[in-house]
Amino acid sequence: MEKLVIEGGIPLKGEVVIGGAKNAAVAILPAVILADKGEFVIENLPQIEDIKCLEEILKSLGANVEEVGEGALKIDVKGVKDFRALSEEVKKMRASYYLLGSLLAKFGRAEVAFPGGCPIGVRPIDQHIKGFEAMGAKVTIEHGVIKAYTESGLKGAHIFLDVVSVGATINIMLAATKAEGVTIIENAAKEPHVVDVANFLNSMGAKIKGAGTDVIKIYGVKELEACNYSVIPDQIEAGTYMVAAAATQGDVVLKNVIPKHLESITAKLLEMGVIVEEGEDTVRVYCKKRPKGVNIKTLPYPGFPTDLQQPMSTLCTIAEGVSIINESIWEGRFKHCDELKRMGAKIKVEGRIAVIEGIDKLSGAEVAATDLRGGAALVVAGLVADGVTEITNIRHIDRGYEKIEYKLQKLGAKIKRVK
Ligand SMILES: CC(=O)N[C@H]1[C@@H](OP(=O)(O)OP(=O)(O)OC[C@H]2O[C@@H](n3ccc(=O)[nH]c3=O)[C@H](O)[C@@H]2O)O[C@H](CO)[C@@H](O)[C@@H]1O
Ligand SMILES: C=C(OP(=O)(O)O)C(=O)O
Repeated sequence: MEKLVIEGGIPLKGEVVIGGAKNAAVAILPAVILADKGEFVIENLPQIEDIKCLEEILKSLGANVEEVGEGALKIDVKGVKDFRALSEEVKKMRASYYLLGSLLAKFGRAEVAFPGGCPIGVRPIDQHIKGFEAMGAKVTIEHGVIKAYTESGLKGAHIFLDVVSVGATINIMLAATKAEGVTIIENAAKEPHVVDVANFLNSMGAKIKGAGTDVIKIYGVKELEACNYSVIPDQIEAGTYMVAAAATQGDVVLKNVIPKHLESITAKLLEMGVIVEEGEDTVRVYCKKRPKGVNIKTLPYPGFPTDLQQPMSTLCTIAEGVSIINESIWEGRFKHCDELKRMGAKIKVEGRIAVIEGIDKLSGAEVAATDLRGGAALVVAGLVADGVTEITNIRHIDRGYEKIEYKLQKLGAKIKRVK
């Protein structure tokens, strides 16, 4: 089993290039199945385990997938004949649920094993199912497999989501691209990755309007074709490096970012006394003194993203004063706090609230990543702690951060991966 070993206490300095957005890419790869002709070239894919998993899944369904450069894939889906995705890879990741929308739209039926993903709370898919059913599909769950079936094809429908769900919004969008008539999603998620997936589908010939607002209209089309596309930069990877720069009182320039997508993070860091300078596609973060504690409530976009709550909580552990974090999306997203406490952090968690009393210094310890962003929170903790931190269970981190140790080494950190 691999682990990350970090000698802390070094301010991060230099430039880091941010990769493609995990949560856009993991929807775009299942979406390729929808193409009726042509060959895709998709660039700026993050080099992470979730993408490797999806490559394997696409191949097992019959697609031809070829690496054509760093983070670039050429994909031909004319060999995809199977509507069943039941492999182990499907169960390893969350976003495999997007195969439901794609396969259902393509074949009128889909059988997909229950997805995995981060253990951050109950992760229902009732809103996805509600959407498919409204479009005329019959959905059952049997022996850990979600089965969706339609006899006479999907029909456009008016769907009001009960909760703002990224997954349900994208999955319904995928299913609706080729449905007969118009589908309207109300109370849709507005995250940058939702917009990116809509842009990708439109590049294939879909007619999707309103992505980025809370009403999305999808006008069904008969045919879709492959396209060339470049995935947007990862808002959450960028936010993690911003937090790491602030925590280590460093000076880091992030390249290949969309500053607009980072606004809620930038605002919180500014509130803490960190300096953030936006360029056109860069952000510089530096900090010369101890940041101040803040209150954070996670919310759907454009609110503060839940996926950055955990790295941000590490910054709060060493900030001046008390911080209160309200995690409104996932009820189980404070598991990493027990690990931070092993490093001396003063955190009290009650339900969805964490009260963090800032201390001068964390101290290095042996800790285990509980989930993807919880793992990133521990990496940030290791970078600032006194002494050595060893992080195990790093498969979680590898699901969503590309070359994390190389990127941090380039910024001056003493971090290595050991067996
Ligand atoms: C692969 C991917 O993109 N993962 C992201 C996606 O997860 P995911 O798509 O699973 O998250 P959702 O946006 O669907 O979930 C948001 C909230 O809605 C609830 N809910 C969701 C679906 C449903 O059918 N019923 C229901 O009640 C969930 O319990 C949660 O409280 O968005 C989350 C919220 O930004 C992020 O933390 C994840 O990183
Ligand atoms: C929770 C996350 O991922 P997933 O939904 O893929 O588990 C995340 O990216 O923070």
